[in-house]
Amino acid sequence: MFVVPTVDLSPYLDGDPGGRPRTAVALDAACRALGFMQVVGHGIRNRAVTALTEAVDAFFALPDDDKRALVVTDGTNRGYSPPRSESLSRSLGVEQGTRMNDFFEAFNVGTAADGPSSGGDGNVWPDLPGFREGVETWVGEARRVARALTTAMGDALGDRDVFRRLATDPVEVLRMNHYALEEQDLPVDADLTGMGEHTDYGIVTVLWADAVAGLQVLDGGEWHDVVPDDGALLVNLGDLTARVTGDHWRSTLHRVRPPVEDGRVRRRRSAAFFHDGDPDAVVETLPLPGAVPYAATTVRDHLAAKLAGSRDGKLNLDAGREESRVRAVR
Ligand SMILES: O=C(O)CCC(=O)C(=O)O
Ligand SMILES: [Fe+2]
Repeated sequence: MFVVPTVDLSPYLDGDPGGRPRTAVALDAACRALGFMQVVGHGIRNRAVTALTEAVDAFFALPDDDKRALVVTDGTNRGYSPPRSESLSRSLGVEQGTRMNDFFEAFNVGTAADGPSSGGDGNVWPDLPGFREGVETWVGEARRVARALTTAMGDALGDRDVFRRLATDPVEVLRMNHYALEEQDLPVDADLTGMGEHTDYGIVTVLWADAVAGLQVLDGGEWHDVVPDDGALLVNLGDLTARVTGDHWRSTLHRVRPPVEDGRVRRRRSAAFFHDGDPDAVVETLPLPGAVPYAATTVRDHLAAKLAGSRDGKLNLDAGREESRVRAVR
């Protein structure tokens, strides 16, 4: 039976540090088996969730013109992405039909590490009371959870600092996603998807999602629905961790199906916090049991190849392992 493992992170946050070995063992098992988990004991209060969801709802309810005024064109991963302007499957070299088919819209904010070459974080903000505060509070919380996770991941591999060394002043992006189709888009055409299949690009992703179904994870050659347990966050590993571990741990393929239930469109929201590492950090495979080494690369080069695929439609031909897993189930 398909199960998403649950990991209690509290010993790495404000809980009893004596519980760390147990958490590290559970994390190792989850990372080997699936690379996707439900994280409890994260310590994020409901208030922060409410502030995030209110910000997300207010932003995506803005008139189209106001949202499009926040499209960023300098090549950085910031600002508003309108529906059908990205195609995630191209980040791992797989064509989805002949056009950009992902109907999600998104709003991105991030750190200075991958901001514009002129400096700063490159963030743009809508003119909405409370929006920036709500989003920045969430980023602070997600960052705290990501740091605790990478410490625990290091312990699980027997080298506490292995991921922390890659992330002194890291690229970190929060992508708020909104999946909404107009009634006139029904019936849903076969090529249209919420978000195409992909692996995340960085070290680890902290994902808040609402309870509407749509997210699916690939395991054992089949796609499985995943919704967060009540009060849990979803966490998944990204490609940089697969590279560090030589696929001893997995960067899990996932996608979002159109949230259509009983012939009606359901609106769905999520917010993915990507903890991606320092641009100049060199990512090499550790000599772990069974590790199949990847060629060394930098965080910057890896992210650039992935983003050229998803945002600019340039098929990434350097993601052979992820691509072959997708093709195997097509
Ligand atoms: O909407 C979701 O649940 C997943 C989003 C996602 O995979 C991403 O933003 O990378
Ligand atoms: Fe993702």
